[in-house]
Amino acid sequence: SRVIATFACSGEKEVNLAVQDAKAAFKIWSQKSGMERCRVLLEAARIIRERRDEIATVETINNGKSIFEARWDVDTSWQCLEYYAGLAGSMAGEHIQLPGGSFGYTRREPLGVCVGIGAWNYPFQIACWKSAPALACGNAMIFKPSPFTPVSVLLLAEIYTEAGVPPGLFNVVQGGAATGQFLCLHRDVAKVSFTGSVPTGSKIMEMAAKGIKPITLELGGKSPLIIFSDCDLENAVKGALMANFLTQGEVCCNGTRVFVQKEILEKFTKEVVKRTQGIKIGDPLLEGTRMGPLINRPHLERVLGFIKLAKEQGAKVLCGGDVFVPEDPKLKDGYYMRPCVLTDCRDDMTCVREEIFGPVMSILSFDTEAEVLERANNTTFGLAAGVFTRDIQRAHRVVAGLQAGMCFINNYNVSPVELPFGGYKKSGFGRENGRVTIEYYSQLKTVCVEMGDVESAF
Ligand SMILES: NC(=O)C1=CN([C@@H]2O[C@H](COP(=O)(O)OP(=O)(O)OC[C@H]3O[C@@H](n4cnc5c(N)ncnc54)[C@H](O)[C@@H]3O)[C@@H](O)[C@H]2O)C=CC1
Ligand SMILES: C[N+](C)(C)CCCC(=O)O
Repeated sequence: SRVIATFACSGEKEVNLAVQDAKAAFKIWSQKSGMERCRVLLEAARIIRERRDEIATVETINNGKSIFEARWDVDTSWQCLEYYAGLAGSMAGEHIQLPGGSFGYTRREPLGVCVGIGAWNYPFQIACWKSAPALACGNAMIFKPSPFTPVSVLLLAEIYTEAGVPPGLFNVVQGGAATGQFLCLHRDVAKVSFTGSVPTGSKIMEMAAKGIKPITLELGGKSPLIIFSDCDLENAVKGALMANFLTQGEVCCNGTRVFVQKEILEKFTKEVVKRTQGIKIGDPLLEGTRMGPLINRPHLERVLGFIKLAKEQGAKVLCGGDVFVPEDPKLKDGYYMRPCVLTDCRDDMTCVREEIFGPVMSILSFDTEAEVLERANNTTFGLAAGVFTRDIQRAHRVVAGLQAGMCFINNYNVSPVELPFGGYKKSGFGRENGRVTIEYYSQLKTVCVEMGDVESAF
């Protein structure tokens, strides 16, 4: 490892300054028409697209994910800006006719200064998924990235400025929990959108409760991926890898509980192991690499600890699960591990119950649809779920029964920005992406207009 940048943590003074600037910028920005905001966001999207490779490189250095994948993140980032740019111009209220020629109308108004707090796994993408709808609705946003990945979001701030947002409209503050707390408790902050762990989410909720502030929480998961024996096996195997090994497995919506119907368990497992062993680990900046190092040493040790415990509890390691030392001597101190496939798992094992947030897939077998649905839902989380089957009735029936906010049929972990994303249960509430997110970054004003005389009770 090497130092790529140093940042000072923003204290209360810096947070106050950022809020002050954001308030001033909000005054200007919120007065603009949707079409005016649309143009600025489109320009920002265009710049991100133009600087795709550069941003992806910074993100790879920032996070450790492969450059191949970081480019996908940049794509879903500019697509998100483009999508909300499109919606900015069409945001509108309703007109409601009342008796006697009177009427009412609604206005969709911004909230004010919003705060975004991000996790370290998708630093640039998270900042875009939060700021694009916030800005499209006419809000300002102060964003605090994770202290493990402070760099790439600064490019976004630069890009928004270049695209023409008023100074201070999108501001970045650096720091950890303390900085986050100053932001959440600030009286002039109208909303907090948070991506991170359940314990921190719960703290954010408490702080927001004090100020009666609306929040969006994107928290963790332990999502089920259900593979029926009538699936297209090749696609199911590819889906299982997509569900577990993107970004070194550090993905909240990963389908880490892979339920496989007994008839195809052996065939499926063999194929999954073969492909997992073929994943190229190493320098994430190299074109051919598909898995880089984990975020830091303590996290690597935590993930390896889960594997050790899984073995003790009776799971079998079919491949990986150990430290990987690349040949390149420059990389020998990196936090690399081999992606792991566990089998002989039971529902009560720690590896099946808790979020590992690393490249560890747990394979479980099942017999019937009713049984697997019950087991799949037996978790406090509810972020995502997946089903592989060729039977369309079954696919929709199972999905309807799954307690998860984001369900995939015959694919996993694709992220079209047109679709709302977010959790059930302890995985959080509120949504990112899609049309509905407008509602999480705006408030509705109702105007009641009297066209006759006041009928008074007095
Ligand atoms: N649902 C989703 O979209 C995602 C969820 N996650 C979850 O996030 C976790 C990993 O991310 P981490 O960064 O380790 O999570 P974390 O909860 O430790 O930190 C997330 C962010 O919150 C900030 N923070 C920490 N304590 C705070 C406090 N008391 N007040 C305000 N802000 C505070 C951190 O500095 C960071 O920016 C995983 O457990 C995963 O489940 C991660 C990515 C996406
Ligand atoms: C892009 N995708 C779907 C793999 C993950 C997005 C959610 C996250 O921030 O973990």
